[in-house]
Amino acid sequence: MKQRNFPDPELMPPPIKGSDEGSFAHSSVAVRLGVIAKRVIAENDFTPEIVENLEKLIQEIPYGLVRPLQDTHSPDLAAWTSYLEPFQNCNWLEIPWYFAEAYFYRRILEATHYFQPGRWQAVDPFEYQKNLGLSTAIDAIAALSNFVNNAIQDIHPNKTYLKELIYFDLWGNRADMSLWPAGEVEQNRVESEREKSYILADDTSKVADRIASFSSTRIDFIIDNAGFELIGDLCIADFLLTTNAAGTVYFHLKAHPTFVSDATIKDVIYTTEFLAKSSDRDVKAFALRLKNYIANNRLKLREHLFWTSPLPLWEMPDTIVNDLARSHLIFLKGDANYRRSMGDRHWPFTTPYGDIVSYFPAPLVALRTLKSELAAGLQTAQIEMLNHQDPDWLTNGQWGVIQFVDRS
Ligand SMILES: O=P(O)(O)OC[C@H]1O[C@](O)(CO)[C@@H](O)[C@@H]1O
Repeated sequence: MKQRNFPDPELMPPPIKGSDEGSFAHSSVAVRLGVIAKRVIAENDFTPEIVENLEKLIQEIPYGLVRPLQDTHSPDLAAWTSYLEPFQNCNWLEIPWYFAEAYFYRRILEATHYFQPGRWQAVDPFEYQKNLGLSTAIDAIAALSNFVNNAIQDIHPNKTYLKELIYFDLWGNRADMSLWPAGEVEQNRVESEREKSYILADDTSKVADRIASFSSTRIDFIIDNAGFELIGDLCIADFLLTTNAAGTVYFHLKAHPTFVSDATIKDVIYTTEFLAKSSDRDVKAFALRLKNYIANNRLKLREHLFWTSPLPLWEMPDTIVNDLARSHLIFLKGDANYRRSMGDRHWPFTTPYGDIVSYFPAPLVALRTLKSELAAGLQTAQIEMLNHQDPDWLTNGQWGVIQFVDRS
């Protein structure tokens, strides 16, 4: 088993909480969760009983006390009882912010009977948003498919193509339906040159150099959103598998719906079916390769309840650590995964990211657009410039990082 390298609790800053005065976390818990729950009511045809459950949940936030889950058929009931143990008598603002969000999405599933045998079992309350996210991105998907179809003509992993695919994938993370509902904002842009000035830490060349040395390796993705972002992940996976830089690619997916747009195995399958039905030749060809890779087990879809738990990533169970230790490179996708990788704590923004995530058992590249008041690996002058130039830089999703943490 790999030696675990946990962050030193003595040096650990406090967790971000909704009770942090004037913070994004505060408005996120106090306002945004209720808005999301109302949208779930509006976008589904639930029974009056389920609507009432959701309305009660809305009223509870933020000053009601958090309580144990009550859906007895769920596979994670006991785990959540123990996660909640330290927070008895706490309201939604008093518990750590990431915990509050993960708990909220899990409470949505309790309210909608997601785990209960019957009509609503396994019905994704965010399906409408997810489908809209995909169908409104169709032009951008066609452009990306065309790009990847050209890229794979190069037998050897061509660094220029690969770097572009990594940039596309980063910007795909701007598409986040928990913040900006599908169809309301144009997020599916396929452009990269002008956007590079918005990347605050860019290790893309190092990542491309590393991948160029690979032959039939294993590469992993800790996946974030379905929709356009997932297309970007699939493009990289396709490129790596088709050029044989990777023998296998693993996608680590959520075991149930959460954070509105987070991807499950079902979403990946739905996405490949959706692409396969396209009348666009490029999209179709891309889809057929993906379907083949899934069918012949070169693109492996995995789920684990840890990914929907409220725990920091350094508490990954041994089974996941030992599995990821076999990887040659892990892509860590999105803002929420990035927050978890740092325990969603108040680290000074200049802390080297690699110092925090040294517990990862394999080399890691984080692709994240900034949607929360947390950062690492930045320069002091850069932070001052950003505060001056764009006061909302931490949360408006316009800025990104591509940070490579090597272990060799
Ligand atoms: O899909 P992503 O990139 O993980 O973003 C989700 C994140 O954005 C937010 O919606 C806003 O901070 C958080 O809830 C979460 O961290």
